[in-house]
Amino acid sequence: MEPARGGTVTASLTLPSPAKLNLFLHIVGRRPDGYHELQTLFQFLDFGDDITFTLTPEQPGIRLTDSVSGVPDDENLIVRAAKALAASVSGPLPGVNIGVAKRLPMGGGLGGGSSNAATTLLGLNHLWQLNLSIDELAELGLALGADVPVFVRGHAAFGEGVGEKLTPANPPEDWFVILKPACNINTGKIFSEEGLTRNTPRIKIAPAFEGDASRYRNDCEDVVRKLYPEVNRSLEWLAQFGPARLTGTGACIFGRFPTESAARIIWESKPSGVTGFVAKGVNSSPLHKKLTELK
Ligand SMILES: C[C@](O)(CO)[C@H](O)COP(=O)(O)OP(=O)(O)OC[C@H]1O[C@@H](n2ccc(N)nc2=O)[C@H](O)[C@@H]1O
Ligand SMILES: Nc1ncnc2c1ncn2[C@@H]1O[C@H](COP(=O)(O)OP(=O)(O)OP(=O)(O)O)[C@@H](O)[C@H]1O
Repeated sequence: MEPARGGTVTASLTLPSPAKLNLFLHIVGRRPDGYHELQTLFQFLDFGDDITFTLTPEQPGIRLTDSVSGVPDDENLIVRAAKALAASVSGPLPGVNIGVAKRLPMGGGLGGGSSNAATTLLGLNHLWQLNLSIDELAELGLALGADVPVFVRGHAAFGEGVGEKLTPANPPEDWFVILKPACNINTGKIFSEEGLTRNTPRIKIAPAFEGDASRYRNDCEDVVRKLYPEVNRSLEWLAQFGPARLTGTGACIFGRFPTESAARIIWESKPSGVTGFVAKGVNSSPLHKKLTELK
């Protein structure tokens, strides 16, 4: 039997699992399998969950030490990503305990579950010393969710297809106020709404779109505003201070500010009952920064 891998790297590792924003989200068509074709601009936030991986060479298997409320462990994207990675290689692997400090709201349009999957793929590729390429990890990730590849690749990007065809982009790294209205939105429900705009003309992806916030639009916004008055109210409130948009299919919304202090002034005055946070938009993922420091 081959010796188990993973003997020579640090046995415990905590890695960031950042949020993403869809700075714009256009729905340009529908594939024969019913999935919607998008054009979107992804940027990361310097804010998210933390995931800790601890190798347990004496105890094989993949164990989640912090369950995520409402998500059975077997369905958790962290566990699914770890299993998919293990299944893609041959030979025995050391066991691993995985803990998650969850800060990102679920079903918020911030891609928390997809980001957790990507952090797990990259984190265990490192700890298990598998040396899979980023392309291989992105392909494994796509089978887990359309938003996983951008988190695996780690650079802000224009996304096409269902979000997996990525062209690196460099939108301005501004500050954002993110508000989470008090409702949860199911992505599948929004994509199945009859009134959803599905025929936005394709734009030619070009750097001119990166910084031009006046062109940013989210095609899910009208439907979500109608179905969720909480989102409508929060968008109206935030729009008083500048352009405010939905990310993904919601429920989170964001407003862009040039400085942290400008964002914090608005954050301090937010209506009661609305949660959220202030964060900086970043074009390099905090996950990749941390992994580079380890090399
Ligand atoms: C809205 C975005 O966050 C934009 O970045 C993503 O496209 C969401 O992608 P995702 O997390 O992979 O979406 P899921 O939660 O797996 O999708 C749930 C359901 O939404 C529908 N869906 C999702 C993505 C897409 N491009 N077209 C769709 O029609 C499908 O019916 C799918 O079964
Ligand atoms: N580790 C995880 N963290 C969060 N959600 C998870 C996780 N694993 C599975 N899920 C499931 O995935 C669903 C979507 O979670 P996620 O946080 O990615 O939503 P989202 O922010 O709306 O993402 P998107 O922008 O991709 O639509 C959750 O409602 C939950 O049922």
